[in-house]
Amino acid sequence: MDAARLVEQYRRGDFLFATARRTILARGTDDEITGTDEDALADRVATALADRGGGIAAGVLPYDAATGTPARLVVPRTTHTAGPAHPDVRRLARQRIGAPTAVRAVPEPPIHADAVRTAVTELAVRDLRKVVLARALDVEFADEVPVASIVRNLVLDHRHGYVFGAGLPGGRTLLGASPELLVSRRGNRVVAHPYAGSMPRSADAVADAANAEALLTSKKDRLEHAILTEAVAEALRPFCRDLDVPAEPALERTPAMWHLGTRITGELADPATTALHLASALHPTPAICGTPVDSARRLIGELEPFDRRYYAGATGWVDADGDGEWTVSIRCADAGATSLRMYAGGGIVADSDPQAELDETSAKFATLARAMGLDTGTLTR
Ligand SMILES: C=C(O[C@@H]1C=C(C(=O)O)C=C[C@H]1O)C(=O)O
Repeated sequence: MDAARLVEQYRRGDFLFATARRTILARGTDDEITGTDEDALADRVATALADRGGGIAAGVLPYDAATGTPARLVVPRTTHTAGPAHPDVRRLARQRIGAPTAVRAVPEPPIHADAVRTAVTELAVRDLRKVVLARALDVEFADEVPVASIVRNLVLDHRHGYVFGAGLPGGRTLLGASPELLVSRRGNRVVAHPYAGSMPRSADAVADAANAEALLTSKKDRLEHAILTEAVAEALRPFCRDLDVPAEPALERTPAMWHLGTRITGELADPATTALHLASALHPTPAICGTPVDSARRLIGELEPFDRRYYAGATGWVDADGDGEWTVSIRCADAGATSLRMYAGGGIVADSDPQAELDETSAKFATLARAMGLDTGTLTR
């Protein structure tokens, strides 16, 4: 089956993972492995796949398992893999999404700006280098959330990056288009591609180029990025020999955002370390949490008026050889029967500006909003 057919066949409850390298559609449940101890879970998954002598396990890690939100991996009944969705997928029609009946910001935008202001103060008080604060938009529909249609539009919009639809406990779905590779493992080759530092894209080419240039030369964004790269390299080092960490970040683009990214590569030291072991060792990176992790997590818990659940977790798959790919679960929404919650966050460092941070989250919402045919402009400011 070609990639476009897989995307077309995706429906709520399946696992779809569409990247520049491959498209995976997994359906049904032969085995479900859940738990709040992610390292133990990685061992259980490796054992389950070894016992079967093949196959994959696919699913999600939460932002913080300690809050009781479990990691959930499924050994599917059927798995189909094809090449990249683009350009095949261009033959599929874009789906029309009915207008929502209500959209509500959580918290209200000025409250988020206040939280950023507080975070900047608390960074100094608590000796934190960086913390990532998020906000949410609750979207309600008259009928069932058209999960498969939104996912299809996300695939159409994203030739690069990681588009996913993954089943969550309770029949919910995590869907999104993340630009960021938490980690991949293929044989003994390990890759992580952390992103931090953001500017919105612009429809005006001159303004767009100016934003990119401003990002590349922004001291604040460079610092945010350096904190992240350092932490990811440090977390990978015990598992790798020959870790290559480029000294300078590169400019990366999505349809909605400019980012700074650093592609870190290494050679795996122990073949028993699976992609899922690596993901659980790396998570949560300062791309979505902060440094140091424990106090960043505490501050996030104090300032955000919701539980992140699967936002800012990881989504991906691992196979019986230990190979796999895990993306950071951002630019995503957690969908129930007739409503969904979308999330967007940004890294705060000592000289972050509350209004700029608010604008950054608004720009990040555009990824999902576009796929939903939604104009969030007036709601997000
Ligand atoms: C936290 C999010 O994005 C992350 C934060 C970034 C930043 O602060 O510059 C950039 C990319 C992502 O790693 C999000 O989109 O919700």
